[in-house]
Amino acid sequence: MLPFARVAILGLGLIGSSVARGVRASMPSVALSGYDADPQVRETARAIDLVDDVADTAGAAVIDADLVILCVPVGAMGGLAAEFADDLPAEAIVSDVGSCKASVVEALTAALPGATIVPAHPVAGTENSGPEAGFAALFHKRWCIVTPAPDAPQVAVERVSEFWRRLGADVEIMEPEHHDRVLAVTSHLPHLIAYTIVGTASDLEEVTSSEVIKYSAGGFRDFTRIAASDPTMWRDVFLANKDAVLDMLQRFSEDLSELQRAIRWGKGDQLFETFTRTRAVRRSIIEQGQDDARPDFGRSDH
Ligand SMILES: NC(=O)C1=CN([C@@H]2O[C@H](COP(=O)(O)OP(=O)(O)OC[C@H]3O[C@@H](n4cnc5c(N)ncnc54)[C@H](O)[C@@H]3O)[C@@H](O)[C@H]2O)C=CC1
Ligand SMILES: O=C(O)C(=O)Cc1ccc(O)cc1
Repeated sequence: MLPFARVAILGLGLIGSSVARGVRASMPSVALSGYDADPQVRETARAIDLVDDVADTAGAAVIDADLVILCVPVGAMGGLAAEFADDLPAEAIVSDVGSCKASVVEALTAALPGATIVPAHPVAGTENSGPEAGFAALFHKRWCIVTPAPDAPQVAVERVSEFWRRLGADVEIMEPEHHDRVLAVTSHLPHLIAYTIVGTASDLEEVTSSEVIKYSAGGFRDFTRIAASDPTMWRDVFLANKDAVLDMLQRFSEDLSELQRAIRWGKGDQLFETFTRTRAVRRSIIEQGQDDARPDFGRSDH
């Protein structure tokens, strides 16, 4: 049996539109409604027939949904929830896809007292944004971390988990705070580093920007892809996951200083040892089949 019959997607960008396409592909009998604050996004969603009904308000989109998924920047979650609170059916489950969880659980719980809230984070995405950037296979073989509020009924957690499994994801349950520490080091800090290094390279006065583009080797190119990610989304992630990010950044700075000293004092063995250890991390990611670079990664119906 399908976990839900009527799904409302609020925020029709990369992730919202990927969820919509995934539902159409794997659960075609589900009725889909959608809403986005941006009228142009709503217009595009209608033009490409993304969902069955694009509503002009959040309340109208959720009015008869049994699952409501918020797919907006994490800083916008609480305000959006307050917009539709009066129209939310009593039996509906509310979820989201935000990249950090503790602040989102708090914001949704405050805006929707008494509602069943089961937040989730599909650990899958790209540097692109908007309703035309999404694709159904985005979540295939990727993790989706479900972080239920302490009082969420087990049956609701299981229905949300089954929804993500049907979109192709592998589901893991985690405490929101633990999620935020793990993702601070595996996702948030890497984005901060990418934003920094691309900024540093483009500010160098003795290197012209055309040289940076012309001679960018693979490593720098990978950073520019990540540094092209949506500024609103990432501003919100860093503000919302401040404590965990600052803690990981502190550890990173210490480790970077150690490498800096090793270079200064010609400690080749130390550099070699560190690089050997990190190479092993890459190999175990590939062995676990979690590598974006595998040939079929999400492009089949892009
Ligand atoms: N981009 C990525 O790779 C991933 C993003 N996420 C999370 O998914 C969420 C959405 O991100 P994307 O889809 O990438 O962003 P996006 O920028 O492609 O789409 C966000 C959409 O939300 C709309 N929006 C913003 N504020 C709103 C509001 N108050 N009410 C209604 N609509 C509103 C925007 O108009 C936009 O169309 C974020 O919380 C992000 O942290 C999770 C996994 C991966
Ligand atoms: O494009 C990339 O490399 C990503 O890392 C995508 C991504 C961005 C944010 C998330 O919360 C999860 C995945």
